[in-house]
Formats: sequence, structure tokens, C-alpha cells
Amino acid sequence: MEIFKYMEKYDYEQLLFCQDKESGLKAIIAIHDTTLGPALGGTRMWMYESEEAAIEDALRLARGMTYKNAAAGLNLGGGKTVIIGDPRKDKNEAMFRAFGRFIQGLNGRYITAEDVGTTVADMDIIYEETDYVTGISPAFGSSGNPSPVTAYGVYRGMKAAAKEAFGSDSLQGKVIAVQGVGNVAYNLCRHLHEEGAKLIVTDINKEAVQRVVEEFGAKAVDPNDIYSVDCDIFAPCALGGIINDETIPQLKAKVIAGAANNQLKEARHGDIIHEMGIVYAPDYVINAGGVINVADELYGYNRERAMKKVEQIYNNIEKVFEIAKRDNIPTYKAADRLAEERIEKMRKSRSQFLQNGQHILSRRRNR
Ligand SMILES: NC(=O)C1=CN([C@@H]2O[C@H](COP(=O)(O)OP(=O)(O)OC[C@H]3O[C@@H](n4cnc5c(N)ncnc54)[C@H](O)[C@@H]3O)[C@@H](O)[C@H]2O)C=CC1
Ligand SMILES: CC(C)CC(=O)C(=O)O
Repeated sequence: MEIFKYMEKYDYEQLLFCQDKESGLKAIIAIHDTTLGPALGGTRMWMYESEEAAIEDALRLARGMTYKNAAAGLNLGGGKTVIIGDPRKDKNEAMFRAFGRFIQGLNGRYITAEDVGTTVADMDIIYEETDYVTGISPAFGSSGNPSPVTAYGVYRGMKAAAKEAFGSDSLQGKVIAVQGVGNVAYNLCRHLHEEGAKLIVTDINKEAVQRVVEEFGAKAVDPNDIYSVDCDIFAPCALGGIINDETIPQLKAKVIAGAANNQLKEARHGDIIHEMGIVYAPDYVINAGGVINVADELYGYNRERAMKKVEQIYNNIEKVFEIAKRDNIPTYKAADRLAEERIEKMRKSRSQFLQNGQHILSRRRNR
């Protein structure tokens, strides 16, 4: 991989490699764009097949955060970290403290939170070393685990997508295929079950599947069969790249609306599903609930205020559909347009000189 070429192509600001031999930390922090404010994005811990795969994931996820934060109306840029390792075996306290010190060294250019493979307990350790971490325990006056809030936002966005596809936003009786039933999707399944949807689920973790089968009456299928099941809505809630040349021909759903980041393997897959008449709720718009929630900590966390913003995901998805129709483009492009227009406007207004410009986190310190 030609790293600078890739960074130039999508205009990345910074890529950092953080190594600590004692604890085994191997982390890659990618900062994509800080036009709107400091880069905020979670830390993923995963067993990558290669260092190149880890770099690529960090870069793609960081860019996704720029778009997610912009489309959600947050004054934050986009960044993300990946830690190379097995979250079940390789974690230790020293690792997250070393990582916290690296974040502190960035002096607020990057703020972290949870992602796949990391937990509130990990964020609490990072907090020992730096203020630039969110999603820490409610005991610290913080917002805690973002996953249930992400799930609620996905539920709201899914309703908006259902309205677009079926003429009503009711999910009662709708058959919904959920791929991956981890932290976010378990909570999503609860909302869907409460509204009377019929669930078909899969996961590579059998215990996670068992839980939603028992609690929400879901039907379980093998991981490879989830794409082809007869359903109204497909909700990808595991990892990215799952809308691709192999899976698209299998899909029967009229709507794709789920939590996973980077669902389209390539942009052209967004064009293909558009041509097929599938209503796609762009991933970074529908799954912004978690980041909206943790970002509220920067103002002194207020759950009511945060949840009001998360409710708006319904309207944000509607806005994307409106732009798509207005400009006759697929929804993934409409979402990009929404985010890019906001960033460009701010980039222009930021050219004004400001003396003593305050950092966003100074509000938290002064409260
Ligand atoms: N946690 C959050 O607040 C947010 C999460 N997301 C994204 O949502 C997705 C899910 O996140 P979490 O629920 O937090 O992660 P998680 O790790 O708790 O859940 C993911 C689940 O997917 C399963 N899985 C992995 N590969 C699979 C496969 N090939 N087939 C079926 N199941 C598979 C895993 O076993 C796991 O149970 C990720 O893409 C994450 O980046 C996006 C925004 C916020
Ligand atoms: C706080 C996290 C949920 C933010 C993030 O990394 C994401 O939305 O993917």
C-alpha cells in the first residue's frame, strides 16, 4: 500500500503508529479531517490479518467519522483508532494507559470512545491518562456505553427508511434480517421486537444468537444464509464491506438499514442497489446515535439533550432521501453531499482570523 498516495487521494491529515513493547500495544490512529473541530471516533480492537489491513481499516473508518459527524450536525472532525490484537486475550491495563498517553500527546486533536472490541472499562483506564476520551463510566458524570443509543438511532432511521419504501413507518409485522447481534444489534432487536417486527438473526457467536432467540423469539440462520432470507428489511450490524458483488444478487430486502460502518464494499455497490430499487439508509447517517451521545459529554453530559438529537436521525435520513430525489442520485451520494456541503461552508468561514480561539474541551473543564 502506498500510504501517502492513499492519504492524498482522500485528503487525510495524519496517521500515527503507537507502539509500547511492555504492554504489547500496537495502535494506529488515523485523523482524517478537523475542519469542523477535533477528530472524534472510537477505538476498534481486532485481530487483523496484516498490518496493511489494519491501516486500511483505520483510514476508512476515520474518513467515515468525518462524514458521520458532519452529517449529524456535530462540531467535530473525523478520526479513528485500531488496536491490533485479540480483545478477548490481549488486553491489559498498561496497554490502555500507554494508549491514553499517546492520545494525550495529540493535545486534543483526537478524542476517542468505544468501538468493536473495546468497552467502557477500557475507556475508564484511558481516562487515567487523558481527558480526551468519551464513553467513560456514568460514575464520572459521563455517558457510558454508546451502543444502546446507537441502537435507538438505527431504530429511528429504520422507521424513516420503512416510510420511504412501504409508505408507513410502522415496523409491526415487518420481517427484519439482522446480521450480527452484538452490543448494538441486541438493543436494536429489543426495539424491533417491542414494535412487533419478526426477526431473523445470525452471528458467528452462538451465545449472542441464543440470547435474541430466547428473549425476542427470533429465528436463527447460518451466517452465510442471512443475505438470501425472505425479508422486508436487511440490517447489517456486524462488520463492513458486506454489500458487495457476492451478496447483492442474493438480497430480497426492499430496505437496507443497519448499524455497521462502511457497509458498501465499494461506492459502485451503492449505485447497484439504487438501480435495483432498494432503499438504502446510509450507514454513517443512521448509526450516528453513539457519537451524538458521547459528543454531548463535551458540553457536560445531559441525556435528555443527547436523546433529542438522536431522535433527529429520523429527520436526517428523510433529508438524505429528499436530496437523493432532488438531485436524482443514490442515497449514499446524497449523504456525502449533505456532509461535504457542511464541511465546505465551515472551511470557508474558518478562514477568518480568531484571537484566542477556545478549544471545545475547555467548556467541559470550566463547567
Ligand atoms: N457500538 C456503537 O455504538 C457503534 C457501532 N457501530 C458499528 O456497528 C457494528 C456493530 O458494533 P457493536 O455492536 O458495537 O459490535 P459487537 O462486536 O458488539 O457486535 C458485532 C457482532 O457481529 C458479530 N459478527 C462478526 N462477524 C460476523 C459475521 N461474519 N457474521 C455474523 N456475525 C458476525 C460478532 O460476533 C458480534 O457479535 C460495527 O460495525 C461498529 O463499527 C457504529 C456506530 C456506533
Ligand atoms: C462513540 C463511537 C460510537 C463513535 C464511533 O466510533 C462510531 O460511530 O463508529
